[in-house]
Amino acid sequence: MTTFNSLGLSNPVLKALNNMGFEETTPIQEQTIPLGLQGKDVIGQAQTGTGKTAAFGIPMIEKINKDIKSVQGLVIAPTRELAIQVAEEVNRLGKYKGVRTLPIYGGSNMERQIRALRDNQIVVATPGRLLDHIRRKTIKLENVHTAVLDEADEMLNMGFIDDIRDILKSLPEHRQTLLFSATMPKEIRNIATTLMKKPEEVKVKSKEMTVENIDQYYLEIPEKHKFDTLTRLLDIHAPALAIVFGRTKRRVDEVSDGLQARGFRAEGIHGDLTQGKRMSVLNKFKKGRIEILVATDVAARGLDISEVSHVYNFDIPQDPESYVHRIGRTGRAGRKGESVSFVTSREKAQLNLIEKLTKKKVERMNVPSSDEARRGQQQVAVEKLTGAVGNKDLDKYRQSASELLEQHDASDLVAAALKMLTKERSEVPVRLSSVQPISVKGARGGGKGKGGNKPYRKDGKRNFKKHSNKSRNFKGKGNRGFQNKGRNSNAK
Ligand SMILES: Nc1ncnc2c1ncn2[C@@H]1O[C@H](COP(=O)(O)OP(=O)(O)OP(=O)(O)O)[C@@H](O)[C@H]1O
Ligand SMILES: [Mg+2]
Repeated sequence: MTTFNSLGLSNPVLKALNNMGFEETTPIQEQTIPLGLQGKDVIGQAQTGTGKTAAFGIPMIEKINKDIKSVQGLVIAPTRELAIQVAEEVNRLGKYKGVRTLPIYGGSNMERQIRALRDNQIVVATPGRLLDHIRRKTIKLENVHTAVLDEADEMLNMGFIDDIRDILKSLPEHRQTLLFSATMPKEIRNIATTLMKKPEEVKVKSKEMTVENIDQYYLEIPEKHKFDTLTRLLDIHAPALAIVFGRTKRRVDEVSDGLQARGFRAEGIHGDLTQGKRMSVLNKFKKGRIEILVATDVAARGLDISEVSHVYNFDIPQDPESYVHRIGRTGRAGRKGESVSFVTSREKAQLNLIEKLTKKKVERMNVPSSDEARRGQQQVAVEKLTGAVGNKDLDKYRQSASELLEQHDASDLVAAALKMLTKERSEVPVRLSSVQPISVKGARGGGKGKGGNKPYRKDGKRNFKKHSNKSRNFKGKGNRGFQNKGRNSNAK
């Protein structure tokens, strides 16, 4: 294992790393930090949650000249939330050197950004907003010596590639370009190399593309049973924090509304929400005020929330790469995680494609019964009760306890206490609008024959009633099936 000390880093950066609790390098850091410091162009590929941010952030900070008050390092990231998160991590790394990092993204005040741009040496930007600044000439890029594309394959994909070319054209020719992602399809890698100078390719050796510490399951399930099955799984797993991925914005709205109607603390996040709303939902999730984030792929990449113990693919993703990123929201920095993907019978081929990409078999899981779900709910109550047994404040209840025990059978009393502590699930019926199953890219004869790709009935509107005021209290986080207790400690 390599320590950061042995990489020849400056004292202010070492102090920052020490403060952040980083002791040893991760493999991608060990291999790419020296290349970054030497000024080489790098394509770095390593699994989700293995510290790619610091892998590019550290050499970037080391190369900043503090006395120059203009932008010298530029990171481009696909979503606003990720730009903010990366800027926070780079700010932490640059704290003692006095390097300042600014996130710039659409939906925030332009004038304020322009003022802030004057004294930040590193900018982390989404492509659209950065291009706005470039076109309005409100950002000076002539001193940029290092450019990073985080989630590089996404940035070089259809949706972003033209913007990225335009941005790179406006940077000094003589610069270092670094590309990072957990996935890097060959065709994208080829595009990438045209934008770089003799890049070093670092691919951390590992058998599988996904991290080992995520237990991956799938269940085969008809569309119409997905929602009830999801709530059962949530009852059984009692996740600390969970992300549920849906395919479309409407789907996300419907699933999050449905979960709320059943008494779960859930909210949705997708690209149609205002920036303010997106931020507030994400912040509530980070603080545990909501425990289930329902999301489109807007939350699939890069987000680092260590307490996420479970990821559910309510809809299997269209791109196998997206699967890698989605499930990678759990099991970060060595923690344990679990993922469950819902697959309709027509989507089995998609699952095969995913397994082929990740070189990892996804284990089949049985659809849980309502009985198992009930036991799951009770288990939360059992944990609450047994957790309270050691409580010092019990003395003032002892008198009542012994009186009760004189009148009732002990097991009746415990059963009654458990019943009261168990938040029984409201049975509000929830029906979702139908969706089209994923069509497998490149599958031979796709759509051929009977109903190959026929869309399900499309009936539009959201359709469920809210009439229960029973709500579920998630305080007693069971965290069963998730052994890592030290969720707040940094893994090595
Ligand atoms: N050397 C280290 N020691 C301990 N923790 C680390 C180390 N490097 C990074 N971390 C922490 O690990 C977590 C994951 O890091 P990061 O977000 O950079 O992962 P990533 O590789 O970019 O993942 P993704 O592919 O999902 O974007 C962060 O909380 C980060 O602070
Ligand atoms: Mg990342």
